[in-house]
Amino acid sequence: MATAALEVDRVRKSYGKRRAVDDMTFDIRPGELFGFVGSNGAGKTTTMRIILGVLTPDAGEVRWLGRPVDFAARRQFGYMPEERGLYPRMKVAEHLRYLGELHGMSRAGARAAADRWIERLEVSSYASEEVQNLSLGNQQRVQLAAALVHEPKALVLDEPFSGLDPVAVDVMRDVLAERAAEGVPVIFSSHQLALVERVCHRVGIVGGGRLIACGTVGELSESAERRLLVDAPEAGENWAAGLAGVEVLSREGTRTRLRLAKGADDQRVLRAALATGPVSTFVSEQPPLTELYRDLVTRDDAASAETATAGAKGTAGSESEGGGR
Ligand SMILES: Nc1ncnc2c1ncn2[C@@H]1O[C@H](COP(=O)(O)OP(=O)(O)OP(=O)(O)O)[C@@H](O)[C@H]1O
Repeated sequence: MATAALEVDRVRKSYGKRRAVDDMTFDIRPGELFGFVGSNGAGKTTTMRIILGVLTPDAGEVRWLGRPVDFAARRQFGYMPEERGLYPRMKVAEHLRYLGELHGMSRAGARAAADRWIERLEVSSYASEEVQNLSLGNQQRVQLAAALVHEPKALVLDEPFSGLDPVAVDVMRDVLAERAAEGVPVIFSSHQLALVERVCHRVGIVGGGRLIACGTVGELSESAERRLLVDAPEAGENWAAGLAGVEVLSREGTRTRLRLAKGADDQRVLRAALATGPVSTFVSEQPPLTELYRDLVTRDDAASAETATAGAKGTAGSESEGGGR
């Protein structure tokens, strides 16, 4: 099993009475691109801020290479905050050099690194411009350069892809993949699930401040309802209707996509298809991350609602018992 580089261990954080992060536990391995996804307000930014030490957790711990993260470790991280954080009046190249030196680089080293990232992120024509004069997408490229300029050992990026044009998305993706290939663990949050599915090794899904699922897309799909693609050229429109636990998702020509509830028998589906004539395709399909995400989040919401109802009943029961005494 790969050793973890960055570990988030039972981290908890509340803002007043609101529990933003609850028992959050996951790890990121060297050279791994880890996608951090979840609905608005799920707790991603809070978790990332805790990793960076911008926020202190109420409980739990973040470890880097097996030790609690301290200031020296955090200096080795590259961070792209959600609210971004560049000085608008500073010039791009000057800004990046300044950040490099702030992280302990020599003047010459910071200059060389700034130049290198300006070129790599294709913002050379803005190097002498004030940050505030750049478009938002170009400011974001500079923001990534700012996270990278000191050659960080880990990258924590809050929605780095939001608002980028397709070419900038490709540049960002390539840079992150390159860093990961160099052994750097990379965690980034995103709502662009198709992109996350394409680029990430593993995905963590956050709901209500907790990690509700984590793994490769293949692993996540193991807990999901199975999908089948069946091509039965002589079958009528409704050949699969009425099969227990089977839902017809779509029909395109002679191909039918089916979703099987847990425990539904795929051999019965095959027999039903064969009863119509030849079957040229009968394969399991991995659902896209977007669907896995919906299934997992919906299931988690339902489970939370059930727990809350049970809790409320328990409380009501004990209150009435108390009242009767
Ligand atoms: N400074 C704050 N004060 C009070 N509540 C906060 C604060 N920051 C975040 N919260 C709350 O904590 C919860 C988690 O927010 P967080 O920003 O971590 O979610 P997120 O997953 O990053 O959401 P998004 O995808 O919208 O960026 C939300 O309910 C949010 O309203």
